[in-house]
Amino acid sequence: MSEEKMMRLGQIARKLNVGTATIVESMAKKGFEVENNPNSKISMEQVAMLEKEFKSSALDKEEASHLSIGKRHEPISLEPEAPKQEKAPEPTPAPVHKEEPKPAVIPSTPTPEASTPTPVPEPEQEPEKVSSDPPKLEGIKILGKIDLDKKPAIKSASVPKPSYQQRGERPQDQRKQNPNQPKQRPDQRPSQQQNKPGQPQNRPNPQGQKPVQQPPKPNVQAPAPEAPKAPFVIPKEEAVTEELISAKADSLKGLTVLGKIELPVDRPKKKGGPVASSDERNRDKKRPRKRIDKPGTPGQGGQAGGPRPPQDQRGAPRLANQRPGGNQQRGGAPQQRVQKAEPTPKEIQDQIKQTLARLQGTKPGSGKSKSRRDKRVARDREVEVEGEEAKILKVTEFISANDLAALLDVSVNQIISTCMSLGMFVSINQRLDAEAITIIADEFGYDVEFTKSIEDEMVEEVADEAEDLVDRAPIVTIMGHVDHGKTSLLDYIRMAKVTSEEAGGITQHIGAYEVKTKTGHKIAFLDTPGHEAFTAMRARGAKITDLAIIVIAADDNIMPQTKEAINHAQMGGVPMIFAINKVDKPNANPAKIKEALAGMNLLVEEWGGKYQSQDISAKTGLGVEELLEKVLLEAEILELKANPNKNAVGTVVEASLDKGRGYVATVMVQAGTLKIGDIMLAGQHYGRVKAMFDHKGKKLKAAGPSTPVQVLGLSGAPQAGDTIKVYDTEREAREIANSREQIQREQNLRTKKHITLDEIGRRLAIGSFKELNIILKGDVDGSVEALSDSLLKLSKDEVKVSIIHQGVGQISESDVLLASASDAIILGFQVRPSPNAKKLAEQEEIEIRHYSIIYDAINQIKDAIEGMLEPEYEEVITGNIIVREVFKITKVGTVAGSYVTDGFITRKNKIRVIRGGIVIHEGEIDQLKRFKDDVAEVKAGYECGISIKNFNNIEIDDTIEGFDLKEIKRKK
Ligand SMILES: Nc1nc2c(ncn2[C@@H]2O[C@H](COP(=O)(O)OP(=O)(O)OP(=O)(O)O)[C@@H](O)[C@H]2O)c(=O)[nH]1
Repeated sequence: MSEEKMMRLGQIARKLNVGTATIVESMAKKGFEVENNPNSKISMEQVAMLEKEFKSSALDKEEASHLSIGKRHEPISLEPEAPKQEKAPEPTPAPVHKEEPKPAVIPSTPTPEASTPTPVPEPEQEPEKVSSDPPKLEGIKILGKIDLDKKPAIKSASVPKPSYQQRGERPQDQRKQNPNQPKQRPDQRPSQQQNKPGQPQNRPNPQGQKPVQQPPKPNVQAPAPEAPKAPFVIPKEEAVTEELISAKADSLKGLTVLGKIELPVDRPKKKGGPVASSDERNRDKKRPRKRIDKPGTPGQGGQAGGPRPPQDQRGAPRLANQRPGGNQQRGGAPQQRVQKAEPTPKEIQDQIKQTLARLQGTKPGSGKSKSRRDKRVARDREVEVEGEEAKILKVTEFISANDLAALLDVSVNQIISTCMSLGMFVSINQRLDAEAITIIADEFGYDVEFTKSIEDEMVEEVADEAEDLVDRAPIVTIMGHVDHGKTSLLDYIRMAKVTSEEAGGITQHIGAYEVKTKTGHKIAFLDTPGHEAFTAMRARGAKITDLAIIVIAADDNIMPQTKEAINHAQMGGVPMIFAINKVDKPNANPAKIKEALAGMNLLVEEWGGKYQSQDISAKTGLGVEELLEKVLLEAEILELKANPNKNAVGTVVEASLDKGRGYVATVMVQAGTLKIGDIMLAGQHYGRVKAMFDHKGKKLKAAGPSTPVQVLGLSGAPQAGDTIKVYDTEREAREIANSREQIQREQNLRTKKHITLDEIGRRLAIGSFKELNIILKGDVDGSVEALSDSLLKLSKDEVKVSIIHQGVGQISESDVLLASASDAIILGFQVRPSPNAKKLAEQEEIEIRHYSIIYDAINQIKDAIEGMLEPEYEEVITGNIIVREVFKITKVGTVAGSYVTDGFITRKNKIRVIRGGIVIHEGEIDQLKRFKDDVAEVKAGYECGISIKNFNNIEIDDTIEGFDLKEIKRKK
C-alpha cells in the first residue's frame, strides 16, 4: 500500500528507464525539489507526470525487455514461413538428439507433435520426438518470441502465471526443468490453444490427461501442408512459452507470500517448527486480518492480500490443478493484482487502522479491562497513519525484526531480505537498533519516530481541570562556570533560610532542597554538582526546572561553561535570572558582565532588557534576599500550578544504595502527591514507597508538587533524570519496568558506555545526540589550535561540538578520566596515550582516535555528526616494539636492535616511530631481521633488528608501533 502512494526515485528511474538525475532535473523544471537519492520519495501524482514525460523511454525499455537474440531471428524467419522452414529443420535435429533419452519416459500422447518436427523417419521415433519437442522449445524459444510479441504476449502472460503457481516453482526453476521434463509445458500450452480452436479435439484424446489434447493441435495448426512446416508451428508455441516465462517472474512474489501465511495459520498445532515458533506473534496478529479481508477489500500488502482471501488463492491453484489451460488465463495472479489496485486510499487506511487496532489488542485474556496499561504498552509500538502521505512508525528502539515486520505489515522474510540488500544480516528474533530500524522502515516507505515510554507516560497524563490546580513553588536550578560561586550561593541560601530555622537540623546533600523565604514562599532548588552539570543531568535539569539562576563571578568574564549554561536554559525554554556574584571583591566589575551579556543579546532589566539580574555576594549574603524575591516574581509570571490530588509524577534527581536503608532516590515531585505505600516506577525499577524524608531528614507521609524528597522502597537505583510515576497496581508497574529493563539490556549489549564516532549514528537516529564532547591532544600548539577551531565550526543546530579540553603532549590518564566523566571522545593528533591512559581508556570504553592529517580528523567528525560516518578502513595497531640499541651501518643506515613488547610486527606493517608519546615519523619497514635472517614476522617477546625506509633518526627507547588498515563493512 505504501508503494501505491509514494515511489522511490530509484524505482521510478528503473521503471521509466531514465537516470535519477534526469528525473530530478525534470522535476526541478516543474518546480519540485527532489534530492538525487534513489530513496527520495515521489508522490504518485508526480510519478504520473513523469510517466507521461518519459513514456517513450519506458516503452523502449518494455520493448527491450521482450527482445532476445533468438527472438530477433524469429521474426525474420516467421514472416516468410515457407523459406524459413527449410532452414529451420537444421536446428531442430540438434535438440532432438539431445533429448532422445527423455522420450522413452514420456507418454505416448505427445507423439503426434513429435512426428511433425522430425523428418518422418520412423514411427517409433515419433513419441521420442514428442519428448524431444520440449527441448526444441528451449532452443527455439529464442526464435519464437518476437512475432507473437505484443498481442499474444498479453494472453500468454496470463496463462503462464497460473502454471507456475501450480508448480510452486520459479521461472528459473522451470527453465532448468524444461530440458528434463518438457512434458508439462507443451501440455499446458496446447491445452490453452485447444480451448481457442475448439473442444472436439479434446475428446479424441481422452486417455491421457491434458497432454492428449495437444496432439490434435499440431494437426490442426499444421494441417500437414508440408512436413517442414510442422516444426515451425512448434516454434510458435515455443515463442508463446518464452513470453510466458518473462511474465512468470511477476507471479513469483505473490506465490511466495501466499505460501508462508497459510502454513502457520492452518496447521499451527502439528507443526510448531522453527518458523512457526518464531511467528507465533504474527499468527495472533495475522488472524484478525482474515476478518478484515472478508468484509472489505481483498488485501493490503503482499501478505495480507495473499493468505486471507481463500477464494482468490485457492482459486488459482485449483484452476491450475484441474485445468491448466484456458481458465488460468483469467484467474490466478493477475486477478489478484487487479483486485489490489481497486481499494481506494480511504479503504486502505481504514484497513491499516483496523489491523493496527487488532495488532495492539489481540492478546488473549486482555478482556474488557484493557485500561491504561494496555494502551501504554500499545503506545510503545504503534503505527500511525496520518494522511495519505505521512506514514509514521512509532516504535521503541530494539524491537525485533519479527515485530518490525508485523508493524510494517510485511513478512519477516521481506525484512530480512531488505536487510541483506543493505548489507545487514539479521535473524528473525534479532533486535534492531535505531539506525537499522530507520533504514529498514524507510525502505518500506515509513518514517520512524522513536518513542520513549517514559515520555509517553508523561504525555498520557490527563489534563487537569482548572479547579484542581493550585499554586506550587518554583523549581530552580543554579548554573554557572566553575568557581563562580554556585555552591556558595546555595549554601548561603540553605544556611540562612533553612538551617537557621531549624537549629540543629541535619542538612544532608540530597541534590535538591526546599527553602522558605522571609515572605513565607517556598522555592525548590536543584543542586547538580560536578561534571554532571555539563552533560545529561544538566540537560534534564533544565527540563525539570522552572527557572535558572546563572551565577557569574563579577571578577571574571562570561566563561565557556556560563555560555553553555545559558544555552541549556535557552534550549529548554527556561527563564533565566543572572546572579552577578562576588561583588564584595575589590576587583568586581558587574557592569562589565552586564555589558558582556548585552553582547550576547541578553540585555538585563537595568539596561532596558527583559532579563532580571541581581548583584550578590554569596559570601556575605549581599543581595541574596533580593535575588530570591526576583525568583518569586518571575515564578509568579509563570503561574506555576499543579494538581496535588492525583498520583504523583516526578523526576529522579539522584539515587544511591544505602547500606542500612536500601535504594534511596531523591525525587522532585512535580505533580500529584507522593504518599507512603504508593506503587512507584522509576526507570526500570519499581516498588512501594516505604518511607520518605525531606532534605533535613525529617520523615514525611506525603509530598506534594515541587517538593524534593528522599524515597525508600525502589527495587534498584534509577538514573538521575528518570521520571517517577505512581501506578494503581503493582502489576502495571512491573510490566513496564520489565519492558524497560529488556530495552536497557539490549542497549547495554549493543551500545558502548561512552560515545564513539560510530555510536553517533545510532544516537542521531533516536534523537538523543545533542553534543559531541571532544578532548583534543596534539604534538604542537599550532596544530591543536587549528584543529580545535575547525572542529568547533562543525557545530550544527542539532549537534554541538564542544572541545572540553585541549592541550599539547601525550594523552594522559586525566584526559581519559575527563573523557569518561563528560562522555567525550579523545582525538590525538600525532600523539599517543601513555600505557596507563591506554589501559584506562580500554576499561572505561573511551574512544581514542589518532590522526596524522588534520583534514582526516575534521572530515571524520563531520561525517559522524552528519550521521554518515562509514569508515572504510580502521587502523589496527598490531604491535609495539621498543628500541634497545641502535647500530649505524654504512650503506644500510640505522638498524634498531629492538624487542617486541606486545602483539607482533610484520615486514609489511606500516609503522610509526614514537618518542615520548609523540609521533616523530610514519613510514614503512625496510628490513626486519632475526639475527641475520630476514623474517616476515616477529612476535611479542622476541628481539629483532629493524630498519626503516628513509629514516635513520632512531634512538634508544623509541617505540615503533606497527599498524594495519582494516576494512570496515559499511552499514548502508
Ligand atoms: N569573595 C567572594 N568569594 C566567593 C563568593 N562566592 C564564592 N566565593 C568563593 O569562590 C570559590 C568558589 O566558590 P564555589 O561556590 O565553590 O563555586 P562553584 O561555582 O560552586 O564551583 P564548583 O562547585 O567547582 O563548580 C570559593 O572559594 C568561594 O569561597 C563571593 O560572593 N565573594
